[in-house]
Amino acid sequence: MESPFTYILITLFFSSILLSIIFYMTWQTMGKQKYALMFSLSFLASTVLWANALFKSLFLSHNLYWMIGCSVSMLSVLLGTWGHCLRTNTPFHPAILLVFGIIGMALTYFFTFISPHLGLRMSLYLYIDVVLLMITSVVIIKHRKQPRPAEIGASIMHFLFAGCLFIAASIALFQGNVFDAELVKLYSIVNFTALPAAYVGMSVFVIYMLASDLAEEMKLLAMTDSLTNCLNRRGFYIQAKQKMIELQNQGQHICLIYWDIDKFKTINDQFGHAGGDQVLISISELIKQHIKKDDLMGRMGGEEFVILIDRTCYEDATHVAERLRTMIQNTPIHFGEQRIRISASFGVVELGEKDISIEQAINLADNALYKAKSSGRNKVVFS
Ligand SMILES: Nc1nc2c(ncn2[C@@H]2O[C@H](COP(=O)(O)OP(=O)(O)OP(=O)(O)O)[C@@H](O)[C@H]2O)c(=O)[nH]1
Repeated sequence: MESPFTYILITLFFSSILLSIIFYMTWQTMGKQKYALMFSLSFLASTVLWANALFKSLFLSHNLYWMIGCSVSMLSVLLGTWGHCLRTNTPFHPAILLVFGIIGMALTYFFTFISPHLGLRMSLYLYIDVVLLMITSVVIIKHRKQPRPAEIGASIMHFLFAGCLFIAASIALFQGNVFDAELVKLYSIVNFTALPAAYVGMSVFVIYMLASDLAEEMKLLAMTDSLTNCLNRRGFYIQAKQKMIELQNQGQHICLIYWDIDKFKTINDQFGHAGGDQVLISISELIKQHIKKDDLMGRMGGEEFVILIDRTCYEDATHVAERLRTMIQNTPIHFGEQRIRISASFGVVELGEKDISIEQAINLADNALYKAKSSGRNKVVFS
């Protein structure tokens, strides 16, 4: 009858293989994101770690088995940390991670071969793993102002995993240089009960986190206009509704600018559809640079756009629209060797009252735009 620890190791071995395959497939299918490959390699290193522990009786030297175990343990954590830094664009240079690995290996080598010390050799590399897991936990939670539930879970699980390793390392260290059967038993209990649970929990949360990244990306795609990268009609309505509720509850002024490129049909006729597309791309890019980051801009269809500007009364919004109108008029669009001169008309509406809906506001702004068009175009009209 094998020890129960052997069965736990076998389970961990197969779980790690599966996780490595899952992350490899994620890397293949989710645009070859480097971090997914790092996670796959990290779990591959874990697989070697568990296999090493399973087959330790085959090693001629216990020290060799120990050095391999420590190396792959640190490699696995290093790759995981690196993956999380890549996912969150944290500017953490891989060389710094490498230094952690080299220090861990050097210390373990020193206390295994040069000046043998049981407690230090068993614990120091684990403390380095703890530091790396703590860094990962912070990197995940600090990534966004408002972390998603999957990120909160993954961060907590990394923290718990680090906590379990810290306890295991400290028990090992308390032995000093003399083998202590009682402490080693305690060390094994932590290693084979709390640690595997935290390890599996952490892995599942990382998968959940990548799935929620994908869901978020899909949501964003469904709300984005593929030509201009502005919000599309649906996206604009969703975000504008949220913003209006927020700002109206704070008693803030909000204005809506509805604008439309003049005689766009003629541009298409003169420069072809590709020329028309270039105008739409360049002009929306230009406008985005001339409004605040918090302002919402959406393409309502064709050559019609809408901008929701907050904390602004109608006078300011009319000034903004006038500024944009002049800028459009004075900025020719580059289309190959050609320069396309355009103008646009604007309708502005202030949404002061609480009970006005975004649909009603757009209708009012559209009416103002219609007046701007019918009175000669290249104008700003306030509703
Ligand atoms: N290139 C291009 N053209 C588009 C796109 N969507 C709509 N259009 C064209 O935009 C033109 C809009 O024409 P109209 O609605 O008559 O408006 P207009 O010519 O700008 O005239 P006014 O608005 O009255 O100044 C149509 O010819 C559409 O085919 C697009 O994504 N790309």
